[in-house]
Amino acid sequence: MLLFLFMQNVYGWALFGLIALLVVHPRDKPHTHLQEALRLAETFAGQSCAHVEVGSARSGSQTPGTFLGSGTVAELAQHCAVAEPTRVFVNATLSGVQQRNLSAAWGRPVMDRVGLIIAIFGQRARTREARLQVEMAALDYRASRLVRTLDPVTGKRGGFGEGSEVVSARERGRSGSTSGGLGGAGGGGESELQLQRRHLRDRQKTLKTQLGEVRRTREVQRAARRRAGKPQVAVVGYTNAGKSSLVAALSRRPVEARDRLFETLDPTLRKAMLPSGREVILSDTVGFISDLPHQLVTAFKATLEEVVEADLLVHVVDASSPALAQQRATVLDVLRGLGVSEATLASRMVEEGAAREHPSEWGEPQGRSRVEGDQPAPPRVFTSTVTRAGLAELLRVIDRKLGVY
Ligand SMILES: Nc1nc2c(ncn2[C@@H]2O[C@H](COP(=O)(O)OP(=O)(O)OP(=O)(O)O)[C@@H](O)[C@H]2O)c(=O)[nH]1
Ligand SMILES: [Mg+2]
Repeated sequence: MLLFLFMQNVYGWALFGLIALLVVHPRDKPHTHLQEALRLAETFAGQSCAHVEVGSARSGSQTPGTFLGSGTVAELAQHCAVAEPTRVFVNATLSGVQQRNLSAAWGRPVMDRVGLIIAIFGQRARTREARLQVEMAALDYRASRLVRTLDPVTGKRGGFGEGSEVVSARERGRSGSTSGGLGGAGGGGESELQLQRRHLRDRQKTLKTQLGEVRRTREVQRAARRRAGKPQVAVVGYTNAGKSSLVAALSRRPVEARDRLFETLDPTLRKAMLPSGREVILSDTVGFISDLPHQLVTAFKATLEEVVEADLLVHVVDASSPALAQQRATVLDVLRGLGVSEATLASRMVEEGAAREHPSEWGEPQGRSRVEGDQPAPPRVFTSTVTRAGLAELLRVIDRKLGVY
């Protein structure tokens, strides 16, 4: 039996026709990952989602074509037939072929983790900059899996719909050699494919130009702020850690903060006054998440440059989160991936616990060992945006840090 437990809710929700997304969670991931998968799913679906935990994806039963073992795939097909979710979200990174095969087996679109995160970003994007960046990431994702499809029922060539737009490298090689390109034997689908690819490439090119302009504009604005002698402090952290709440509390101006993942996509700049009388620019920005799709990191270059170019980083950590250590390490890894040096992480960062009034849960510094050499760990301040505890101290620490270099 490869399928385990937790079919709770599935039938109940189905009765009311409320299931949008069934979450399939490989059991080898720690429990906190399941909670995060559910939050991602609910963020996307806008309602609570049923979930199923399945046998370890690393177990011997796993097959490369479907990611999950054949018994699990068959059982989930039965569950899908009863519960009728609109879509299935597999909390893992699937190859295009796996996504297509699972989608055919379950008779509905299948999303993987990367696809779901990009889709959530798509729902959230409001400004032109965010929309351009999300579209770029989505195109990148699609381009990597855009191929001829066969309708699983009729066997005819289908379109390029979600979760089914894939062909294996083997199929690609075969069709390439038999069709000999456009119009050759069996080449009709290939020419359609090539057309799709060209459309994608053209759109990517246009987007790249437009995003280049966005980046240049941001660069010019940053330079102007720098000339005005205003240090830039970037507030970074895991998604939903409390970044926007902190920026709002420090600047005493409202910033949209909600208990939702990826609420903020665009950098929001706010002024704050330090105890020394110096004014700083705080930038609130997109949150990070483990397995942050590289397509998003690349596409959000313009936005993330606000972080890389900042004079000081304030790392907001949700001190009440059970996954605190993993979230903290993820943020540091993403920052490293963006090109932030170890020296910067050690000397130009302040860690801030959005304490949710449970400061004791933060525990000992987790990241010290990851910092190379004898770099000191960043100063750490506990705050609460609810009681405003620690905010004055945080401003003092920022002041001190900015005065040091
Ligand atoms: N109790 C308490 N709740 C907080 C604190 N800081 C933030 N929150 C809550 O945490 C939730 C997320 O806050 P946000 O400020 O939107 O978090 P964020 O990091 O900007 O989230 P994204 O933009 O989605 O990445 C909200 O419901 C806040 O009210 C705090 O210090 N104490
Ligand atoms: Mg936010």
